[in-house]
Amino acid sequence: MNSLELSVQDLLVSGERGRTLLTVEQLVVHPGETVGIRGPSGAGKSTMLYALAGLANVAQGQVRWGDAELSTMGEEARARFRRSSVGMVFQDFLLFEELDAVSNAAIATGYLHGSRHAALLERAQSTLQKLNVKDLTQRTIASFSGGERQRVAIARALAHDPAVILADEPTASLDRKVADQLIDDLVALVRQEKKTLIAVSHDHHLHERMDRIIDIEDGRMVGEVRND
Ligand SMILES: Nc1ncnc2c1ncn2[C@@H]1O[C@H](COP(=O)(O)OP(=O)(O)OP(=O)(O)O)[C@@H](O)[C@H]1O
Repeated sequence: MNSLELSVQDLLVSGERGRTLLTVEQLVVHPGETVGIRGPSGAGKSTMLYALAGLANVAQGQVRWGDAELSTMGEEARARFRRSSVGMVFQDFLLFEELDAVSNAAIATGYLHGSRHAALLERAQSTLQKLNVKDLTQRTIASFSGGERQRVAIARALAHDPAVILADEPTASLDRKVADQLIDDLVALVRQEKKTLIAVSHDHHLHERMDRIIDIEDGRMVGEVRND
């Protein structure tokens, strides 16, 4: 599935006790675009990713992916949408130390329908290979480096062939060389597979490689720039 346009309109995300965490007047992201999100710490960048994933409390406005209007869908429908269309790469990886790379990347076999298991396993393996992860099954990821773990986390996000990848600080805590290689590989992979990538980051090397960069400040999307 590769054709989900994102349309956000008059969005207001609120947190506990009704505090406004984020407002976005309007944002359209075309299928296959790569978008960086930047801004100071605490500005609302992760909140934006959660809202796009249907994981935030949308108090007002719309978040629409193709025909799926997340703000009017119930929790179960949003979870189904994520399972079919969204791959998430979180800041702290959320991998299982005691499992090997393939088992981590194919972890969705634990909750997806059995008819999807073979394809998922195959994609998990081939994506790990494309991302140059060695030792797919020979050892648990407990002994993997930060860069290798992030690659496994990316392969996991891609394993169910989602149209959209949402990544939170994918290069955080990696040294420059490893981070640059990861950016190259991630961008090559999403472009090759025509996925939409939306990545929160403080890393200007990452932003330089995106089609567009969105600026969030003080709980508000304040503008965007396009890379040529
Ligand atoms: N559910 C919530 N209820 C109340 N406040 C929240 C909630 N979730 C996040 N916040 C607050 O909203 C603000 C924005 O948080 P967010 O994690 O989106 O920032 P960020 O821009 O991603 O920051 P960083 O770059 O430091 O990760 C922070 O002040 C955070 O403490």
